[in-house]
Amino acid sequence: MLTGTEVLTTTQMRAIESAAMASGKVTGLDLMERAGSAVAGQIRLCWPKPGRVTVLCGPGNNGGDGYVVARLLHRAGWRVRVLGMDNTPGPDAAEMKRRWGKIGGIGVLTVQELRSGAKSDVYVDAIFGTGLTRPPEGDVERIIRHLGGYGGDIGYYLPRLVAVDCPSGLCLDSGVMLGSRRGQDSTWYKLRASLTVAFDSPKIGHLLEQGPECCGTLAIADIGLHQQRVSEVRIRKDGPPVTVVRRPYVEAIWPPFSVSDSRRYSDTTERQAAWLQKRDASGSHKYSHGHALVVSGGPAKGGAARLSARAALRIGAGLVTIAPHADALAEHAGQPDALMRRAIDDADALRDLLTDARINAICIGPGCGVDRATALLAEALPARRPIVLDADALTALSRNPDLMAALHDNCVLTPHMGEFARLFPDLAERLDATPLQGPAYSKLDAARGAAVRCGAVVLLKGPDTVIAAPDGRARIHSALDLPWLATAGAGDVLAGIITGLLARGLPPLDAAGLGALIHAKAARAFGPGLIADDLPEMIPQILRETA
Ligand SMILES: NC(=O)C1=CN([C@@H]2O[C@H](COP(=O)(O)OP(=O)(O)OC[C@H]3O[C@@H](n4cnc5c(N)ncnc54)[C@H](O)[C@@H]3O)[C@@H](O)[C@H]2O)[C@@H](O)CC1
Ligand SMILES: Nc1ncnc2c1ncn2[C@@H]1O[C@H](COP(=O)(O)OP(=O)(O)O)[C@@H](O)[C@H]1O
Ligand SMILES: [K+]
Repeated sequence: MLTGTEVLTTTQMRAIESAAMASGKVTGLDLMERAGSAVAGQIRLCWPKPGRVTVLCGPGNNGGDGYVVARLLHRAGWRVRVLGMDNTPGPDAAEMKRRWGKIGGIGVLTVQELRSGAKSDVYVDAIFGTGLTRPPEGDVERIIRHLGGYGGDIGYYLPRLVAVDCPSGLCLDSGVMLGSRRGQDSTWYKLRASLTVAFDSPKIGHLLEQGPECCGTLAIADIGLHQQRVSEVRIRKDGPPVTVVRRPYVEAIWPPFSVSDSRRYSDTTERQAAWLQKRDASGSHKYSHGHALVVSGGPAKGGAARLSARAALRIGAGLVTIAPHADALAEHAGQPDALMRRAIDDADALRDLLTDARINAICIGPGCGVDRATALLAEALPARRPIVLDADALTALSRNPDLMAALHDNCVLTPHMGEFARLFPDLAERLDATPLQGPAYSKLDAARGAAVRCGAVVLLKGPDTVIAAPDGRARIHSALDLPWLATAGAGDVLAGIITGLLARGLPPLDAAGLGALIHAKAARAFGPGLIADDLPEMIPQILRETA
């Protein structure tokens, strides 16, 4: 199964295209023909019987793709209507517009024009793509609202909307509709395509925030830019040199899209999942699979840490010790018997325990209590062992700059957005501002900013989970098909899975990425009705399926 692939920013995509053209191996016109042909091909795959189609063409190259789609669908027997703008586009789009002009007319791109005449079976949105820099306005805004269902119906049924590269108005660097407020019910407009065909690679905005919902089914079409991806390329055209910056690398985990050439894509996370199966049989003993320590709290607070501990055991840590306050030790006497118990009352007791060098991963936060987390983190962080900080440990961090300063690159922080805002209020505020310009500040930017600032891996939770390392590498895991994962204790299980993977020797970014994947797979396999206790019990099935 394909589970990992490179995600690009719009700047990187443009640079790759420019490098391809500068190499002389391909022209802009070739690329546009391939892009339009990929969209027309997907439309014909989805709706094999030719019908009526309206193609809406914007002022730039996205519109150029639209004119190609119009020509190719016409050739395939579709009845094509084109609405376009009265502007002079760049040379490639102008040529495609001219070629269409030999076949059919171009109506004006207004709602009135769109509403007039026969209804179409398919509408193609080729208004804006990666070139969007500001919120749509005027006629174009009205048409986008209209397509989004906020400006009156187009017909008796919802149109089948196919987006070229992205639904227009979506910022492909962030996944927000420019001009609409994040986190609000954006009735400003919400264009929902049934199919989006994008080129070469997914962009950040396809996977984050409103992107997945607005794009519908996402198909990534190969347009022959493969050779430009193997290394960094420097080109000099008329202006200053352009560097195709593909590092640091951003990878999508379990991408919710199809690709036309799967051989090109890496699948780091899936390979790691397979690695989990292959315990080294020769000389393997429990300590070779690590010893995870899950710190727990006082009386009546043990459930969260027990979820973490159970998950760490299930993911294959050789040993797991739960460490509550002595007053709560008796509460942990039940199942699972495989779990070891050891009371820790204070930092001195933790120091004692950590003299055992075989303890190679720590989880602190779930059900711990903020004061206890504060005291124990002060002891645990300088030891520089791999450590997951969740829940109360994150609150402790947000209140203690000294603890923040003691974080290191073996730490994984797993905040949800509320915890993130307490830890990094300025970054959260930036994220909360209404984006009026593209490229808009993204969740990826925020997670990266946080990782760089604190020197640790930051996993920002949500339906779109972003994981960033201090060196800039990042992973995106979109799981918009799993609303039932938003259940009490699911985060504690995730913290436990990551801790178990750290104990088994994965580096922090990989442990967080693979943890997010297995967590989501477990929730998907169980289905609705899931409670957090079910998640660890699904892990064996996921491991079997991954073999
Ligand atoms: N560059 C290339 O070689 C290729 C580009 N392709 C297509 O080209 C698209 C990018 O084309 P462009 O860079 O021309 O940009 P777009 O076609 O996305 O946008 C057109 C122009 O509209 C202007 N604009 C931005 N926001 C606006 C707003 N709110 N209101 C009014 N005007 C606005 C900008 O000046 C922009 O250049 C991609 O999304 C893809 O569809 C494909 O044909 C593949 C090859
Ligand atoms: N709508 C959603 N769809 C899919 N996953 C979600 C959604 N909302 C939250 N999640 C995931 O569920 C988990 C919830 O974690 P968290 O917010 O810490 O809850 P808790 O503290 O109750 O354990 C995280 O892994 C998060 O990524
Ligand atoms: K578009």
